[in-house]
Amino acid sequence: MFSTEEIGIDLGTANILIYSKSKGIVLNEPSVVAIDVNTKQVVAVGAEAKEMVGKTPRNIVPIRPLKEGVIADYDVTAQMLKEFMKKVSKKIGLSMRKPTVVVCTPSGSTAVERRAIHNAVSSYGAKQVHLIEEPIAAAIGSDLPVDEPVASVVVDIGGGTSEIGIISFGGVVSCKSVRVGGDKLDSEIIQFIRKKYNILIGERTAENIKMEIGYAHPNHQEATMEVRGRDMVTGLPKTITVTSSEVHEAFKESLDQILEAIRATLENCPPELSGDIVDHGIVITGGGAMLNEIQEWLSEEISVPVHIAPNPLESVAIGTGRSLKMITKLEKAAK
Ligand SMILES: Nc1ncnc2c1ncn2[C@@H]1O[C@H](COP(=O)(O)OP(=O)(O)OP(=O)(O)O)[C@@H](O)[C@H]1O
Repeated sequence: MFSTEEIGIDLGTANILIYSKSKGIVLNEPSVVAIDVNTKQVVAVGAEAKEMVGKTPRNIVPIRPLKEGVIADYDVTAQMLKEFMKKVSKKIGLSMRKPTVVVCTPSGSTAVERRAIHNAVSSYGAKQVHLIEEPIAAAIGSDLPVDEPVASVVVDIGGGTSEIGIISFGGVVSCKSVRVGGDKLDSEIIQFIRKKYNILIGERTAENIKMEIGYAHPNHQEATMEVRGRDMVTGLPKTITVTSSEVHEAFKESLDQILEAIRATLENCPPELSGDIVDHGIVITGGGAMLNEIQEWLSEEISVPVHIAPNPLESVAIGTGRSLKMITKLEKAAK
């Protein structure tokens, strides 16, 4: 039933992953495109384009066409998808013309945004395009029993959005999407360092700081990191030492927003399903699940067991690909 021309796409704000059931993950690249503004030509996509962020001549502009989990620039997204499909087509050695594609969309996306995603994928020449909600894809990819009458709770903390979904019997019982994710944490770090030290740092530096000394738990073992940026007074490069408590202070409010969304979703859970949540807990996935001590912090805050998905960065793509065999049932449940 499943041919290799059926693929799943996790069209993420930070990363795009393409999954084929027979080959697994066949593409995993940052959602970045470098465009020559004079010729409007795509110069590079993915990892190559990300390398260019903050370092290119003025006519080459790196663009992230997806912001906060939705398509901000339709044309560039379509071009980026075409380039990635071309890469995949070469890599897995078969024609990707007319594939059946399942794309996952954030649960908070509007009908217009969904249509834009649908059109961008169709414009490549897909035979059929199905859209599936991100919490369901994340739950399938995290090995949760989505089509059983048991509540599964999945929290997907991505680059642009965090999605919390309670899933039972193949459908979303309750969900919430907040436009706060890893990117917001990065920008909070940039702002904090600019305010406190008068130093300007770039997005990639902020992301490295978050990964290395960003802790979700306020009471963690203190760590420090040397950070280089530009002194806003002298205009010269400068090195400072940043502590993990400072980083926590910088993004604490954003983490609290994610926590509030989780609490609100759990409060909306039908009472019959609450027992399942107490027994099985919740699963966190998405890149944000890899933030230091997020498991410890969340389990203390919500008093239910918290588990990290086996492959947080890949679970949505894997779930999207695996959903192909149950797509009709899922689409019925979504109606
Ligand atoms: N070790 C880590 N610690 C903290 N954050 C991390 C780590 N690794 C990746 N991230 C963050 O995870 C985010 C990307 O996650 P992911 O690939 O799941 O997002 P996405 O699916 O592209 O976004 P969205 O779901 O919003 O469309 C980035 O903000 C990245 O900085």
